[in-house]
Parts: sequence; C-alpha cells; structure tokens
Amino acid sequence: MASLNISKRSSAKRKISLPSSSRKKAKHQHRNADELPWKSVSRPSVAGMGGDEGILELEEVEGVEVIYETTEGGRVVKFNVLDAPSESEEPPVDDASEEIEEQVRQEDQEDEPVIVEETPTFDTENLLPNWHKFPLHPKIMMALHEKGFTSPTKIQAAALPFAFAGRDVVGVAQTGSGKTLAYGLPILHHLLSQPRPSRNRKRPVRALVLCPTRELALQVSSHLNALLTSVEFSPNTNVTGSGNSSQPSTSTQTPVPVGKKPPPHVSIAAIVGGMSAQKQRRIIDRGVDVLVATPGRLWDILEDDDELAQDIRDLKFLVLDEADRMIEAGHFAELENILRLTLLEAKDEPIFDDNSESKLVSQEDEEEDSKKGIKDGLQTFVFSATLSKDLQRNVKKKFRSKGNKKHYKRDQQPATTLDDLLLRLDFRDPDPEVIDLSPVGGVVSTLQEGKIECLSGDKDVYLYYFLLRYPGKSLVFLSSIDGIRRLMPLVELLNINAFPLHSQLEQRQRLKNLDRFTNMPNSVLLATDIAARGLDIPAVDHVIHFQIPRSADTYIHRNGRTARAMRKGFSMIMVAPDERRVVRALLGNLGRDEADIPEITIDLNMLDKLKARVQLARKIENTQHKIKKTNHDRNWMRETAETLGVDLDSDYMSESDNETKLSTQKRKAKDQKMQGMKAELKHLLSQPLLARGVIKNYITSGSVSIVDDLIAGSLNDTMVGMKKAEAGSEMTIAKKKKTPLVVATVKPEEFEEEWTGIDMAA
Ligand SMILES: Nc1ncnc2c1ncn2[C@@H]1O[C@H](COP(=O)(O)OP(=O)(O)OP(=O)(O)O)[C@@H](O)[C@H]1O
Repeated sequence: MASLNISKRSSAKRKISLPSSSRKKAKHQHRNADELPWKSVSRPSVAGMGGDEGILELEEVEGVEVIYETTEGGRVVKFNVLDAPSESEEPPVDDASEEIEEQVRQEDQEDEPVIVEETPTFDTENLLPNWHKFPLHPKIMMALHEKGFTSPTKIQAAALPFAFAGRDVVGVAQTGSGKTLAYGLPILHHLLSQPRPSRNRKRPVRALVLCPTRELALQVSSHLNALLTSVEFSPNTNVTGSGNSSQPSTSTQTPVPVGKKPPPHVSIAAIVGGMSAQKQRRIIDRGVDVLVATPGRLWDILEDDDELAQDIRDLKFLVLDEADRMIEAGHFAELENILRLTLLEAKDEPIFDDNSESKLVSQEDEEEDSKKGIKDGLQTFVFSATLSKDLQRNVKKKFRSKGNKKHYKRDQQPATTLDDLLLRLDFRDPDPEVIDLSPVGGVVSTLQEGKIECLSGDKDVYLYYFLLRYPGKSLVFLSSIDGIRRLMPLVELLNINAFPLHSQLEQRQRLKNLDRFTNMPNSVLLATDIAARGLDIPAVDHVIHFQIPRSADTYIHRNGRTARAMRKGFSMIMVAPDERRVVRALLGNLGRDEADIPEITIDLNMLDKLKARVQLARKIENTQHKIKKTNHDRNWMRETAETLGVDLDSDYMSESDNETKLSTQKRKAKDQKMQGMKAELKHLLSQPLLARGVIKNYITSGSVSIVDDLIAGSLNDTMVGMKKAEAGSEMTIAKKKKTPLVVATVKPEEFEEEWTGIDMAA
C-alpha cells in the first residue's frame, strides 16, 4: 500500500469545512497511520500522476487531524480521528475554530490535487475585430464567434467598458438589442477568469439576475448557458492556430477530483415559480454561480436558507432585468426583501424609516464609511427598454458624488414605484453610469407599425383576415385571460394553429405552448402581457395588439417581441372607436401622433367571405359554451350537496329530473344542430376564398387572370387571386388631422429603403 500524503493532510481540513449539520465531533483517538480508516481511490490521470511512477494503489482518509508532538525521543506524528456527531448535535463555533477553519481552508487550497487547465487562445484581432478592444475571456470570444455574433450591439458596446471598469450601469436600449449579454458577458468573463471551482466545496452564488416573469428567467439562464456550453469542455481548443491570445490571461489552476469529469467552470440555474421547489432547492444546495430568478420563488427559498441569504449579501453582481416590469408583476414586497439583503450598510433596517434624524446621509457618515473601508465590490446592473428620463435622473440624484459632496436625503419622496425600487438599490458606485439608447418614440428602426380601426365586435374577423392575408408567426396580445379563453376556441374552429399563454396555465403547459409556437412557422400565440417583456422568440413576424396595451411602455415591450436583432417586424394595433382616446394618449406619451400609424388596407370583399366563417364559428362556440356551463352548474349543485351530506330539495330534484328528461331531448336536438353547424363550417373552410373577379373553375376566364401568378407561385395560399404580400405592404397612409384619408398602396421596396437597421458598430 502506498499512502498519499496530500490526502492525509487534506482530510484534516474536511472536518472543518463540512456543513454545520454534518460537522464531525472532535472525539480524539490517537492512532498510528495504518490504523486509520483508509479508502481506496482511483488513480488520477492528471497532474503528473498518470504514469505508474511506482504507485500501485492510492488511498485517502477523511476526518483525520494530523498532530505533531515534540517528545523526548524527537517529534512524533499522531492522528486524531474525528467522529460524526448525531444530527441534533451542533459543534460549538467559537472564534478559535473559525480561525482554524480559515487556516485549513487555505491549506485545502494548497493541498488539493490540481491540474493546470490551459486557457485557450483565440485570434480575436482577425476573427472578431469588432470585439477585439473588449478584454473578454477567450472562451467567450470563441462562443461569440461560434454563434456568429461578429460585433457587439450598441448597448453592449456602450455598457461593457463601464462594466469592466467595475462601474454600476443602468442601461436603457430598445427591445431585442442584446441587453442580456450586455450584463451577461461581464459576469461570465469574471467567473471564467476564476479557477474552475472544486467539486469538494460548494460554490457560492456570485451573481443574481432578477427577472419579472418565469419565462424570461428561464430564457436568460438558457441564453447564458448556451453561450458557455459550446466551449465549456474544450479548454485546450486553439481556434486560430496563430496563437494570438485575445488577452493576456493566465492559466487557471483547476482542481479536478480524482477519476471524475471536471465540474462546470460556471454553473447557471433558474429558480422560478411553478416548478418543483424541492428540486430547485437541491440545485442551489449543489452550488450555483449565477442564479437567475423571479423574486417570488427566490424569496420563498431564502426564507428558509440562511446560507443562500448570506450568498446574496456577498454577491459580486446584482442584475435587475426589465426592472420596471418587476414592480408591475406584483413582486414588489419580495423584491424589496431580497434587495434589502444586498444593502451595504444597515442590512436589516428599512431604507426609509420614520426617524428624520437618520434621513439625511451626511458628509460625516460618508467619510465614516470610507474610513471603515466599506467597499465590497458588488456591481449592480439595471436594464430595461423603458426607463423614463425622470427615473434615470433620479438614479443619478440619489448618489452623492464624493467629489461634489452632494447629499441625498433619504426622505426624498420617490415619484413612482419604480423610482422607489431604484432608490432602494444600494449602488456601490457613487455615480452609476446611465446609458440611454432608447429610440425616439420607442420604435425600433426595423419595426413597421399599422392599425385597423373597427368595432370591438368585428375584431375577430379582422384578426382572421390579417392571419390569412399575412401568414407567418403572429403573437396576439390580449389584456385579459378571459379574452384569450373566448378567442382561443374560435380560432381553433377556424383551423388556425393557435396556442394560449397566460398566468393561469400550469408552468409546464406555458413552456410547452411557447415551444410549439417557437417551432411552428405559421402559428399564433394568444398571450397576455406575461409574454410582453424580454421573451426572445425567434422570428416572430407580427405582433398584434388585439386589446390595446395598458401603457406606452407595454406597447413598446409588446412590439419588442418582433423586429429583434436587426430583423424586420410588423406590429398592428386594433382600435375600437371607444379605444381611440386611450390610444391617442398612449402615443402622446411617446411623443407621437395617432396619424403616425398608417391603416392596413383591407379587401372588403374578402372580409365579407371571412365574416360568414367567423359568425358560424362564433355560433358553434357559444352553443358549446352554453352546454358546458349548464352541465357544469348541474354537476356542481349535485357534487356540493354530496360533499356537504345534504339532500337536495325534492322539488329541485323532480324539477331537475324533469329538466334532465327535457334536456336529454333538448340536448339531442342541440347536438344535431351542433353537428349541422360544424359540417357547415367544415364545408365553408374547404371552399377556396376567391378574390373579386376570379372564377374558380375557369382560372383564365374571370375578369382577373391568375394563371401567371399561379405559375410563378406568387399567390396567397388561402385567398385565391390575391398575391402574396408581407404585412405592411398594403397600407393606407393617413394625413394628419382633419384631412380626409388618402388611400395609397405602398410597395414593399419603398419601406425596405427606409429600414435602416440597427447600426451595430461600436
Ligand atoms: N452581439 C450580437 N450580435 C448578434 N446577435 C446578438 C448579439 N447579442 C445578442 N444577440 C441576439 O439578439 C437577440 C436579442 O437579444 P436580447 O434578448 O438580449 O435582447 P434584449 O435587449 O434583452 O430584448 P428585450 O428588451 O426584449 O428584453 C437574441 O436572440 C440574442 O441572441
């Protein structure tokens, strides 16, 4: 047997680094080395131990303290074997033991078997010249290259230098402009530049990203994970062969457990409601570097997890993504509690207390703080597409510039809840950098807008028209879940591939529907505003405001689900007469005029044909709904009576029985009627929708010949005789105020010329 000295020494520290519940009891038993409880371990194939080198077998031992005693015969080594205490016993923790703990922790670092992980090299200068000036870890450069992200987006180019300089950043940039990586890259860079964490020690949470919705949190974590996974386990890849490292990065010392795959260099996890809390707790227990969370679930977990609460106090990065939505999402209390943990001073005290004495942060306080050297290196990033100018000013106002000796009074009344939230953030930076790249009027340059003005009751048919006329992936926003519940069966009856998304669906169903929508090219997602923020669904062609948004911000964020990352997109708002005033006000808030948004030209002949289909589908839906409701009411009465052990009134019963008999006949009649209506709808749906002047059986002889277009494949798939068209290519441009409408059809090329795209240059 050969023994490994490192193992013996490292074992001693394990006794102290174990979590408190499983700490070992200091029951000393001096023994000689051969009596120790050795365990066989597989031989490491790295760190110079790969060859036989005379070692036949390796063993290690845990829970042993090595004692050197000076005796008359010289120095002798003894071993203290430590027993594990019972669950209820907690070892006394005193200053001395903490000192030892720290000492042993250091020893641990020295003694663990390590391998040297080669930092890959990457020729950024030639392969990613637009990224070259950013000191990003080569692995990140490799990932950006692999993803084809050849240049930073504007917000990335603007925010990264400040983030790398250790500054706090408040970033405002249009939807789909790459804000996730604007804060994600500095975090990943920092973590990748640290040694790969050991499997033996739980990694603390270093970065917390708070998101308003579960979907966004899941998306952010998978977005960051996706960037890492391609390069995580290819540390020695040399992409260029030229050996030009993107930056002078040192090799990282990577402790690798014997015989095991190295642990991930960076571990990212999402903690959101609607999924197993136990599983999420287990993930946290295993150790996570970047926690992406919704405030509600995170606070639930934090309430019982002191260790995690401590991690949050010691964070290196705090991010608020879509900060303004967070307060709308009803998470304010939880969010506030979480943020309180991140305060530098008076962590447990409310920020705004009633004691006016303490409301003024004086120059003396400030100097006192700096004498104490309070500086923990927390960096805070706040990002959104919509942070009002007032708010941005307030963020700055809050902070006392050390140079200027400006003072901030804590009893300053915040103007809005979001002001309040931002004032509760304890930016360590005396002057957080506010970067505002939001476009004028909130509209992304690649987005084209349009509107349809119609009666509320006609919105269904106009929507149907739009979906058939402009096939593609359409995200339809409604303000209420009831609205979705009403519209969903209707569009299904009309054979539209539609999926619902709202907060009353189970999380699994929500994700499934999102996934189906993402993967089906010609499909519709009927969603409430839970889908308005941050979701990065690839290639959404159209955003439709079926019900008008509640605020200008919501209009911007809903629109932001299309025209992302320089792609084209179209947004359509449907306005009923009684909604015009609100829409006017909403656009006014964005400094815009109602007439800025042109109307979509509708082929009224085609609309009439669709009306027949929609009316019939609506009739079927209403009848189905009534049947369901009657059955539900009757069953509910019987079930409730059964549960309560109450006999139903005999009158009610006989009435109900008579009704049942009657209703059996009625139901049969209704069923027949329903079958008839369904057959009729099926027939209607099977009929081609002929444009005016087109004769079905004589395609060459109608007043409009469609042969050439048919051969060229340029006809709309469902509206026979109408050419294929992109949304936005058939618009009625309204002249401003009181001038009659001028009808003009705008050719797609004319718009394309105006689409300038996002200038990605740094
Ligand atoms: N440098 C880049 N080059 C090309 N594409 C990029 C770059 N950075 C990010 N992207 C892509 O752009 C898309 C939008 O990014 P992201 O979701 O971060 O936008 P956002 O600004 O957070 O949008 P929102 O305001 O809607 O949340 C994503 O698909 C992302 O992968």
